[in-house]
Amino acid sequence: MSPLTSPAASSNALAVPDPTELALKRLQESMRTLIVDNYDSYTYNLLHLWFKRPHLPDARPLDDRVILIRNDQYPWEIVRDRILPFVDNIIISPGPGTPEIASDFGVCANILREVRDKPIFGVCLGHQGIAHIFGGKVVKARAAVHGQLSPVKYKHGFKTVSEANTVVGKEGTLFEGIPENLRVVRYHSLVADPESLAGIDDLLITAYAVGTVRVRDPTTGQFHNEATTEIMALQHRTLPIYGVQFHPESICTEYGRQLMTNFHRLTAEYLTANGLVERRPAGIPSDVLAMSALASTSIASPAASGAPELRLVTAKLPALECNPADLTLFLFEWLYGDDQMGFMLDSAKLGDLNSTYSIMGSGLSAGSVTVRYRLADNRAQILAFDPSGYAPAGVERRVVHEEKLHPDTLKPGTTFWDWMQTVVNQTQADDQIQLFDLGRAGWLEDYRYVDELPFAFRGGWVGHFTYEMKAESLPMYSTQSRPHGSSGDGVHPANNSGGDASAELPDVNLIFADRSIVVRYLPDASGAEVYIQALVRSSTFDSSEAPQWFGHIADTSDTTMEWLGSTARSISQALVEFAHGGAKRADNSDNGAASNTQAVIDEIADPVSALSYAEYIAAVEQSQKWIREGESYEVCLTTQFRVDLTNPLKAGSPLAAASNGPLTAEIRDPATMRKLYRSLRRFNPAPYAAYFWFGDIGGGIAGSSPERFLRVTTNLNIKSMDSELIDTDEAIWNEHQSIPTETKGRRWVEMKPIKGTVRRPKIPSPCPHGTMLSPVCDHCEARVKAADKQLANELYHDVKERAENLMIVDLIRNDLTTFCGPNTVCVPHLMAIETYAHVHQMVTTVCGELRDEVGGLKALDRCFPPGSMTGAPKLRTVQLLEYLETERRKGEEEEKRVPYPRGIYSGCIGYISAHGGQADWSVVIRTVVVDHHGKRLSAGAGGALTILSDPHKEWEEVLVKFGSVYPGIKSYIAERIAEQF
Ligand SMILES: C=C(O[C@@H]1C=C(C(=O)O)C=C[C@H]1O)C(=O)O
Ligand SMILES: NC(=O)CC[C@H](N)C(=O)O
Repeated sequence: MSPLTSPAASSNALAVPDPTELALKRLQESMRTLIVDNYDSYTYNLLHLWFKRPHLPDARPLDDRVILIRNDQYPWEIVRDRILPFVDNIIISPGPGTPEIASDFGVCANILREVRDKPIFGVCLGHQGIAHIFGGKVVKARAAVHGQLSPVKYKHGFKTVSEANTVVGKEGTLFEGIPENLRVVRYHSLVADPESLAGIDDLLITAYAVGTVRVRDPTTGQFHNEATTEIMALQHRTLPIYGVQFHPESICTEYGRQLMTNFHRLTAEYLTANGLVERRPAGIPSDVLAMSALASTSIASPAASGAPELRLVTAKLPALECNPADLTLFLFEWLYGDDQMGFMLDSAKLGDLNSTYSIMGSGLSAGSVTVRYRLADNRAQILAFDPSGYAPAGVERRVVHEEKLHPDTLKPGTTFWDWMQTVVNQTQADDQIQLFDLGRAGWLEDYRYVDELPFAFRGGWVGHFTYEMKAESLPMYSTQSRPHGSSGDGVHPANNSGGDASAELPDVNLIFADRSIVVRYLPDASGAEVYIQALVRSSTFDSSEAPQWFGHIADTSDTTMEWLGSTARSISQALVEFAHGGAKRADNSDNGAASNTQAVIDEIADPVSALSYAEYIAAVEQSQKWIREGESYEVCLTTQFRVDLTNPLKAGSPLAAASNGPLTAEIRDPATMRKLYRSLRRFNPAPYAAYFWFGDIGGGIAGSSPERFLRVTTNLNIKSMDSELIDTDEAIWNEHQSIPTETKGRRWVEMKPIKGTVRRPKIPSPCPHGTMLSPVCDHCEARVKAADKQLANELYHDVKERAENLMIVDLIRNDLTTFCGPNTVCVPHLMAIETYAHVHQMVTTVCGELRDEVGGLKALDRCFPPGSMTGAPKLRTVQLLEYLETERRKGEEEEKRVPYPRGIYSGCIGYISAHGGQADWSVVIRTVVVDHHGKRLSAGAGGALTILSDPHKEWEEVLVKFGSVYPGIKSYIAERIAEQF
C-alpha cells in the first residue's frame, strides 16, 4: 500500500508570493464557516475536512472559526440575525429524508432561499436542497447507492458542450486541480431529477457519475452491475452556490480535501471581488460561538478537585509457563468462584491481538462501591458495604448515596454519563505505583516505585452500559420528532420491561474495583504473570473535601497490606495446584458431565426469538423500503433469543415425564452461573469474554464478544492482524498520510468496528480418507484450507460488505471528531480481515487523539451506542429501529406492538482505569444475559443491512451469530438437566 500524496499539498505552494495570492491565502486561513447539520452521522467529517485544509496551520486554535448548528436548533430569524453576519460561507450537511420535507431540512431551506451574499456548499441532502429550492425535483435515483464508489466525470453532461467548457475544469471552479474520474463515495437514494432541471436556467449540472454500481433486484434477488449516470454536482449560474451529491468527507473519496480547499478559495475570491473583505467583522463574538453545537458537545466534565486521593499498590508474582487463558479461569474460580458479585474481563481467545490480559475481582471487597443507574426512574445510586446485612445472603450492600438526575442531552452536566465522569474524576490514583516483586511463596518483601505497568488497568470502574443508555448520549434523542408518527404508543423501550423493573439488570452497573487481580499474558501467550492490585487511600486524605460516599472507597494501607499478603499466598498455592493439573481436573469434570448430557441435548426446547423468522424478513424489507426513501443508509437490525430456564425442555419431552419433579436450569447462584460461563467459553472463546454475577438481583452476564468498541490509551500501538489469507490490493484512502508516528504519552482513542462476517469451513475429522494415525488426509486439509482462503478473499472484495464497513467507519470518524483534536482522527487499518475460530471478520481501526479536557468516559458517551450496532445516520436509524424491534404487549392483541429493550446486548462492557482515563470497552454481542431472577436467559443477534441485502441471508446471518453462543447455552442446560437424574 503506498501512501497517496495529496495533490492539494503541493498545488497551493506558492513559488513567488504575489500580493493578491497572499491576500487570498490570508483570507482562507481566517475563513469563518457555518456548518448546518441535518442530523447526519457524517457532519463532523465535514468539519474534519475543514480542519484538514492545507491552509490551516495546525498549531492555531480553530474552533473559533466554525459554528456548527443542527437544522432545527434555532429559529431562522436567530440564525439569520445572530449567526450569519459573522460567517463567510456556509456548508449544508448530508442527512436522512428529503429536502422536500420541511422538518428534514430545517433552516437549510431558508438559507438557500434567502442568503445571497455568502458562498454555500451543499453536500448530498444539501445538494439535493439546492435543486429543490431553485425549482427542481428530488426523486428516487435509478439505484440507491450506499457506501459504493463511482468515478466522476465533470467535463461532461452539461446542457450544452460549449456551456461546459466555459465553466468547468477551469480555474475558479469547485473542481479546480482535480483530475477526471476521481472516485467518490455515495450514500444516497434520491437525486436531483435532470428532467426537472432542464427548464431551470439558473442551475448548471457540473458533474455526473459514470461506471457501474452494484444493484440488487428485490423481486428476483439477483445482483447485477448497473450503469449509473446520476447527477453528481450542481452549480448556480450566477450565485456562489455549489452542490455535490457524493460525500467529499468520506474516508474513501478522493480529493475531498481539495474540494474543501477549492470552496474556501472560491469564497475568498468572491469576498474580494465583491468588496466584502473590508466589511468582515473582526471575528466571531464569544456569545455567538457559544451557540455552536461545538461549544456544548465539547464541554468536558469538571476535572477532579484537588490532588488524587488514591495510590495503587501492586504485588507481582514470578512469570509462570502455562496456558494463560486456562490460568485465568482457574484463578477466577479459585478466588471468586462463589462470590456474589464476582466479575471477570476475560481475554479468553489466545493468539488474538486484543487478548493480552484478564482482570478479575469482586464488588464485595470492603472498599469497593457499586454504581447503579436505571433509566426508568433516573436514579443514580452508590451502594456500599452494609454491616447490618439485610441484603440477600453474602451481598451486604446498601445505598449510601442516591441522586435523581434530570437528564437533558443538550445541557452539559445533567446526564448520567456526566454524573459518572465526575465520580470517575474523584476516584483517581496518582502517578506512582508501589510495586512488590514476590517470590514463588508469595511473601511481601521489598518494594519499589514505578510509574508504569505492562497493562492499562490500575484498579478502577468495571461494568456495563445497556443499549438504552443511548437516551442520554444521543443529542436530541428524546425530543427530535419521530419520522413516522409516534413510536409504539409512546412507550420507550427502556420502560418496557414487562412490568417488573427489578427483574431486569440495571442500565448501568459499575463496580469500583479497589482490589483486583490481573493476569498478564506473556507476549507469545507462552505463560503469564499474576498481579495483585489494590488502591489505597492516601494518609493525607481529607474527608471534609470529598463527597460523603467517598468514605466507603478503598482501604487504608494496613488492611490492604494484610489482604495483599493473604491473597499472594492463596494465589501461590493456586499456582502450585494449577501446575499439577488442577485446571485439567476441573475441565474433565465438565467433559464428564457433557458425555451423559448428549442424550438431553435433543430434548431442549428451541429458544424463542422476539422477532419470528417471518417478522424478521418483514422488518428487513421495511428497513429497505425506508432506505429506498432516503430515511437511512444502513440499518443494524437485531432480534433477541430467549430461553425460559424454568422450563427448558420441549413440550411433552419424555425426560420430563421420567423425572420426579420439574426439571429446571435456573441460575440462582454463582456456581450455576459459572457453569453457564464455562460452557460458553469452551464453545466460543473470545478476546472480550466477560463474566458478571449480581447476587442481589439474581442475574448475570456471560459474554464472548469478539469486538472492541473503544479504547482510551496512552500507549497506542498501531499493529494489525491482517490475515495471511488475504491477497490485498492497493488500497487508497485519503487520510492515509496522517497516521501518528509518535503517540507516547498522549491519550488516544481507538475503535475497531467489525462489519462483514463469514463462517469458516471446518476440516472434517476424520476425513473420508483418514487413518487412525492421521485422521485428516493432506488432500482434504489442503482443500478446506483453500476454501477457507477463498472465503476470506471473497469477504475482503465483497462490494456489499465493504460498503457496510465503510459506512460505519465514516460514522465512527464522525463520532471521534466530536471530541478529538482537530486533524487527529485517522484510519490506520481499513477493512482488515481478522480470522477467528469460527468466522472471518472485516475489521477497521479508527484512532483519534483525545482533547486534553475530555474525560475517558466522555469519549464513550460521545460514541454511544456503538455505530456498528445502529447503522447510519445514527439518530434517525435508532428511531426507525424502535418501530422494527417490537413485540406484542402482554395480554393485548397483535396490533399493539411495543419496542422491547435490547438491554446489555448492543451496549458495552469494560473498564475505566483509575489512572489517566485509560479505558477499554467491548461491543456487547455474542453474549448471554441472565435476568428475571435467574429464570430467563437471553442473547441478541443481528446484522447490518443495506439496500443490497437479501432478507433471507440476513436471517441466516442472525442464526450464524446466535450459533456462536447457542451450543454453549445448550450444553449448559443439558448438563443441568442431567444432574437432576
Ligand atoms: C449485530 C451483531 O453484530 C454486529 C454486526 C456485524 C455485521 O453486520 O456483520 C458484525 C459484528 C457486530 O458489529 C451481532 O453479533 O448480533
Ligand atoms: N447522504 C445524504 O445526504 C442522503 C440524502 C437523502 N436522504 C438520500 O438518501 O438521497
